[in-house]
Amino acid sequence: MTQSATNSPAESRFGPLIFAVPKGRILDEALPVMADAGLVPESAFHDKMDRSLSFATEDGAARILRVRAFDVATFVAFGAAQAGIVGSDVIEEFDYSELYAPVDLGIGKCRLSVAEPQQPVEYKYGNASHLRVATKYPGLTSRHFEAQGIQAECIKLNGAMELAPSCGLAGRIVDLVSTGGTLKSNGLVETEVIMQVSARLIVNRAAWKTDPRVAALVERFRAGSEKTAA
Ligand SMILES: Nc1ncnc2c1ncn2[C@@H]1O[C@H](COP(=O)(O)OP(=O)(O)OP(=O)(O)O)[C@@H](O)[C@H]1O
Ligand SMILES: O=P(O)(O)OC[C@H]1O[C@H](OP(=O)(O)OP(=O)(O)O)[C@H](O)[C@@H]1O
Repeated sequence: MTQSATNSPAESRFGPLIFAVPKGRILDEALPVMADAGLVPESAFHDKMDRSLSFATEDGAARILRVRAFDVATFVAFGAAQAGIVGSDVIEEFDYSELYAPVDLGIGKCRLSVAEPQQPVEYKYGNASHLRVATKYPGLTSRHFEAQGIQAECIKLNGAMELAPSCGLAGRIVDLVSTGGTLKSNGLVETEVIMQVSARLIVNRAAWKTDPRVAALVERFRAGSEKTAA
């Protein structure tokens, strides 16, 4: 692995800057944005046979952690990483007070929506004021329905939510939608949009205040996103 030849004063004081990225679908879009901000992972990061989860950057100035999308927010909120990239869906689901999302990166665009079967199905549960909803986002889902005076019983799934209605697990789902192809292929229709989603740079609040490298990183990401938007 690449090692830093000399430590900067901030690195000696704080240790290496730790940046967390999701291993899933945002990653391909995130890598060029990170490169613009000076974060280029060492070549082992791209080696599918390599089972490491932590990688040096090419210049040795930072480490990049590759974790599950939801865990990026947790690592950063608890200060295990100073910064990272994650979808606004995940940020809103957790609502961690220690997490700031200062830059919208304009990637990973989709929406979080409610969907139900195209053909009405008879369910043995649920009525107008009590719904059962399958979702990876119980926090956002409960809050959404609560705002409408509806009590939603959330069944937490980690994927393949679209199967829930046809299997009788739940009458509706709350999931991410982009092209709408997955809903259509599974006989579902989108009925409400809860929020528009895009990936954000996130930083730990305390690290942003105390570690000058974090503020500098935010400025580099901000400059990159303004360049892309122009
Ligand atoms: N269809 C989509 N189009 C665009 N962006 C999406 C889409 N689906 C998900 N995303 C964004 O990508 C993020 C990660 O999505 P996904 O659930 O596929 O990740 P993952 O890293 O495979 O997660 P996990 O490992 O927890 O299953 C989401 O939080 C969302 O912000
Ligand atoms: O509207 P579409 O363009 O069809 O995209 C929507 C699908 O994308 C996401 O799943 P993903 O492919 O990331 O797989 P997952 O179920 O493992 O999260 C999401 O959970 C939907 O299933």
